[in-house]
Amino acid sequence: MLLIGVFAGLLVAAASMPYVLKLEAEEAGGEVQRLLDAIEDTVSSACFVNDSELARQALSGILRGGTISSASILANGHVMATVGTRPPVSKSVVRAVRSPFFQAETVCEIRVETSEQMLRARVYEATGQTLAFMAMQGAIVALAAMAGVALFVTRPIQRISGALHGISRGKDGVIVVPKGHDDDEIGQLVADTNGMIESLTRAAAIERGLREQRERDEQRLRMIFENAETGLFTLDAEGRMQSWNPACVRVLGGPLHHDEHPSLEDLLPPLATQISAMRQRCGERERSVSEDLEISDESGLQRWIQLVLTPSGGGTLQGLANDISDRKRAEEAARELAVTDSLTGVLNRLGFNRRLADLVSEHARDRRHGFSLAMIDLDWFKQVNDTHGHDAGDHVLRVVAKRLEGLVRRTDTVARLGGDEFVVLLDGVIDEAAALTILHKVRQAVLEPISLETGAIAHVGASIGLTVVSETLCGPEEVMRRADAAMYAVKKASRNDVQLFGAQGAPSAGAAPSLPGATAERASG
Ligand SMILES: Nc1nc2c(ncn2[C@@H]2O[C@H](COP(=O)(O)OP(=O)(O)OP(=O)(O)O)[C@@H](O)[C@H]2O)c(=O)[nH]1
Repeated sequence: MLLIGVFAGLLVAAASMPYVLKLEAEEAGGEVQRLLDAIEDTVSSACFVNDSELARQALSGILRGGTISSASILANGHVMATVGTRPPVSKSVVRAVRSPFFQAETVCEIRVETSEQMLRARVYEATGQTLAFMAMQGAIVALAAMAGVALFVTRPIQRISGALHGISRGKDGVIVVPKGHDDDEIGQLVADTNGMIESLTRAAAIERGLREQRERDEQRLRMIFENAETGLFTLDAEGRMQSWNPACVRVLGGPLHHDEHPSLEDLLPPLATQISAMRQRCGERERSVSEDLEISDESGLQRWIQLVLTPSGGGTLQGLANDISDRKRAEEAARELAVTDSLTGVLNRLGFNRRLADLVSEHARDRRHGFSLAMIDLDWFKQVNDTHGHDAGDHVLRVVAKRLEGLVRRTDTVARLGGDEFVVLLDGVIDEAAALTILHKVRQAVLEPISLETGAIAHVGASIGLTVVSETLCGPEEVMRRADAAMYAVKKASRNDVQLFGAQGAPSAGAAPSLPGATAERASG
């Protein structure tokens, strides 16, 4: 600050130098005129009386001040007197001197030379003094300013700074306004700083609260993530596992190590194609894809996994994996139940209808693939119920179902349509004679005595209507109608017999003539 003050003073002094020079030149000019005024009368007398000695003495007087370097008096074209030495660079001043008696008459003229060097020396001297004065003045102003700043600015600011340092983190703090600064900029600064501290403290408290809340949320999410029954995982853009929870290892059948990042396809090689297709679809559609995938574990046990993939930006995916084996088994059981006759365990009407529809479709596609359908209605069954009770009747139905299943191949179908009505589908059997042979075996098997739990023996027969579907295209209803018609023909004629649909009047092969009501009639549509 002090240096700046001195420098500023010097600068001002240097800037004022041309002005000082001009002043000094004017001052020197004025002095020369005054000196000439002082000797003019003496020189006038000396010239009038032509006294060169007097003239020289008068000139000598004006040299003493040092302003004039040389002077001479010219009278009538001659140098009357001369003093001093003419400097190399000078400025001349000429004064015409009048006669002491006749003012209009010029008796001589005084010519003086002033030295430029002398003038400059005087300017430098004056400037030097000015510079010193200004520098001193600048220094004094700077010192005063420094003292003022120290007293009125620096000290209050230091106090504010000390107070600011004294405010510790997480603690409210207020700075006291320094004495006498209530209404000035320092006071305003303190008020603003206090306002800022207050808002910062408030913001810090809010931020702390949010951070604590976020930590609690993260802990909760981590707990859910770690303990979830569902496998949760993330995949990078190349399909590699980035993170996963313990359930993921259980569901996918691990092991998974955190320093390895296998792909889902690596973890489930048999499903690699399906998983890659899922990832591709997920990426293309930018929405979740879900699939139930069947795999067998190391022990050969079939398992079902529900896999859900969801895009999570930049080609990465989030995934869920659930072991849905129990659900799938339950669904399968429910499906089985829906098509199974609960009493006998063979297919019920729904299951039979589906199987018949399948065979009819297959036949429609390929006529060589025909089948035979036998409609079987038990004879004298009501009597069993009436004589031995309903439970005994149930037992007879179960035994008959077992006997039917025992007589046909695994590819054939036995179903109970309801009451004492059964059907047998012989897949691929399109030869009428072969079908009749099988069904007579069936009839014989049903006819075998059935031991009841009570020790009693029950007897039932089977009225069987048969239709063979081979070359002619036939819908399910028509197939049923034909078998039904053939069966009713047996019921009407004799019972306990087999009737082939469409073979009117022909005797039934292998009919049982010993049984009451047995016929060999064939039904007609
Ligand atoms: N035990 C038992 N009886 C049933 C069941 N469903 C139907 N029935 C009975 O089975 C009998 C069937 O009647 P029908 O077909 O007329 O008896 P059926 O003596 O064989 O007469 P035909 O067929 O003319 O020889 C009825 O008495 C029904 O009540 C069942 O699930 N269990």
